[in-house]
Amino acid sequence: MIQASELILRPSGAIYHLNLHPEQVAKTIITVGDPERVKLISDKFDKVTTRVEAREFVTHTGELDGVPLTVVSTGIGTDNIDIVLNELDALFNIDLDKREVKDDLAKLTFIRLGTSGSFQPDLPLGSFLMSEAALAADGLLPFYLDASVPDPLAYSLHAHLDRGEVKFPVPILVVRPTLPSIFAESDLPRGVTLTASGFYGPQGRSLRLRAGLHAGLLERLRNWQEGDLRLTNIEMETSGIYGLATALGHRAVSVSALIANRALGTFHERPGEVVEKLIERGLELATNMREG
Ligand SMILES: O=P(O)(O)O[C@H]1O[C@H](CO)[C@@H](O)[C@H]1O
Ligand SMILES: O=c1cc[nH]c(=O)[nH]1
Repeated sequence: MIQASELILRPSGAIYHLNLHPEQVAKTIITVGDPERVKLISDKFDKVTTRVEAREFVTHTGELDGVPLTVVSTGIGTDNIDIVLNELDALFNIDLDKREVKDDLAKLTFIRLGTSGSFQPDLPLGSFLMSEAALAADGLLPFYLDASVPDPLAYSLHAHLDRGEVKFPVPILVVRPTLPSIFAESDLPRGVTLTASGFYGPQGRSLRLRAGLHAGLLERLRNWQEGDLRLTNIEMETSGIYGLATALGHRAVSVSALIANRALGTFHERPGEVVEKLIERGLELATNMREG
């Protein structure tokens, strides 16, 4: 039995942070950072059956083209991803009355539709990027025994950084998900996404404080290539989603709208328009998935 301090339920029986009951969530879950983006997405549903708000976690569940969908805001960062993925998985895979893991585990699909900074000069503002893998520079996954499987991309990057002579601020950990097949087969540009633990220093931005992820290190990271993969973009949730979804047996995909170009020092003039296009593309793919 999982104790009350570990699996926390509200007096209503809802899961602690998300304030949700099992029947309020669909198996295909779109995650977004910004709570305001939830309504932008659910406004396109044919019907919405659940609307719940708790802290930065806004959840709408409904249906589009006959496909049950949930959209939930995670707020910023993988610390919130830890909460969202564990609690959503618990709603499906733990019997909340008995406080026991179920025998038959549900397989969920997580689709992140977020914004990101392009890492490469040739990936233009306004384009989309699907993360084939994520470089976890955020610190969440080492706290899980089963979410840190060694990946050849990590060895390759380590070698590129002169086998540790060029210091990366955290141990190099790369995670890959099982992508939903329609995304895997799509023509979305793809690459390796650096997931950072902050927006400024951890992404190499210096306003008044000097960033440890300095220009020289960013340039070195930018030049790394393994097969047809390279570091393409920086954001703040993908490695957490990929690492935890994979360890829990779920599928996941992260698609980003590139609204900054960090190599060129530019920012999109109308980021809202790009996000709107990303939502349209994301929903088109989400409603045509072959997996349940
Ligand atoms: O647009 P969202 O989904 O919030 O994603 C990106 O934007 C936020 C930073 O501005 C971080 O959450 C980052 O991952
Ligand atoms: O540069 C960027 C843009 C969006 N989100 C990020 O985390 N970084």
